[in-house]
Amino acid sequence: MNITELHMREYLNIPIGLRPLHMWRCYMLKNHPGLLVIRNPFTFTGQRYWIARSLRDYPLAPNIVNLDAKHFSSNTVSDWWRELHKCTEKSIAHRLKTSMRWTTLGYHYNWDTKAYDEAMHTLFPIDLFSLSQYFAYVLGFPNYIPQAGIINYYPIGTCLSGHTDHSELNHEAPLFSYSFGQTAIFLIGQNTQEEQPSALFLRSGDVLTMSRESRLCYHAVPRVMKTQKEPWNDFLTIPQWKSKEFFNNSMNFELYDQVTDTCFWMPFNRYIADSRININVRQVFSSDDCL
Ligand SMILES: O=C(O)CCC(=O)C(=O)O
Ligand SMILES: [Fe+2]
Repeated sequence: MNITELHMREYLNIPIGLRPLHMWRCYMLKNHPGLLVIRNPFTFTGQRYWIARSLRDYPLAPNIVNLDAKHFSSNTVSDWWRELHKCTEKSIAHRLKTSMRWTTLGYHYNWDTKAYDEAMHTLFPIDLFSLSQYFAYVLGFPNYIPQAGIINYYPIGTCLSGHTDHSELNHEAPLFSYSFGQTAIFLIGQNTQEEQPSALFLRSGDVLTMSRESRLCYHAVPRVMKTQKEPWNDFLTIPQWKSKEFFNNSMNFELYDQVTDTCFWMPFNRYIADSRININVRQVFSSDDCL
């Protein structure tokens, strides 16, 4: 461990499940200043942890999901993952699995008004808060406050059309995007729809940051496709960093241990074998308004 890491450990709640900083590969795109990609800084246990959190825990009420009471039982709306695994009828299970498309956390984005509703606020998960603050710190945004999250669920073959994320009142703060599972083709353009976008693959574990000039650029996910590698099952080749010895009270240690158990992991493995999960984190308000 170098002095910088040692220094940071004293101030930050460092998330477990990440490879050491000196192993990270971080890229900037020539034509897209402010767009940063860190290629999979997660260990296999780290990947499994965030996949399990996104499926089992984050969709739990009072967080908001796209499943509505008109088409689904109240049990499904409040605990989708449990209901999916209670389901024995194949076609119903398939419908349940593929119907889940998003969960919102913290300040909830209202898809009808396209605004954040200050009255609609639930606790932002402390582990995701800590993870995002760590990435922000490392990338030079020490005052970043994660306030809103969208978990996007993409069964293979689904897509997300071109858009900008401009509803946050704070456009200075970066947006963090964590990808897990199957591979996405990600298109990133400029501030208007006129310019030709660039395409990149987002694979499991990749962290994308839209900051500064790229914060308000158009982007889309035209395709989610089968990955050739499954880093969440790659326990032989990815070196594990024994970071658990460092105290981090923001993560669920029980889950972190459970995900390495084959039996426990099986339902998560089945889901992620043909789906992608994207965790999107934003700061909505200016840091001064929050203090
Ligand atoms: O799935 C992705 O990589 C992008 C998601 C996204 O753009 C959004 O949630 O606004
Ligand atoms: Fe977006």
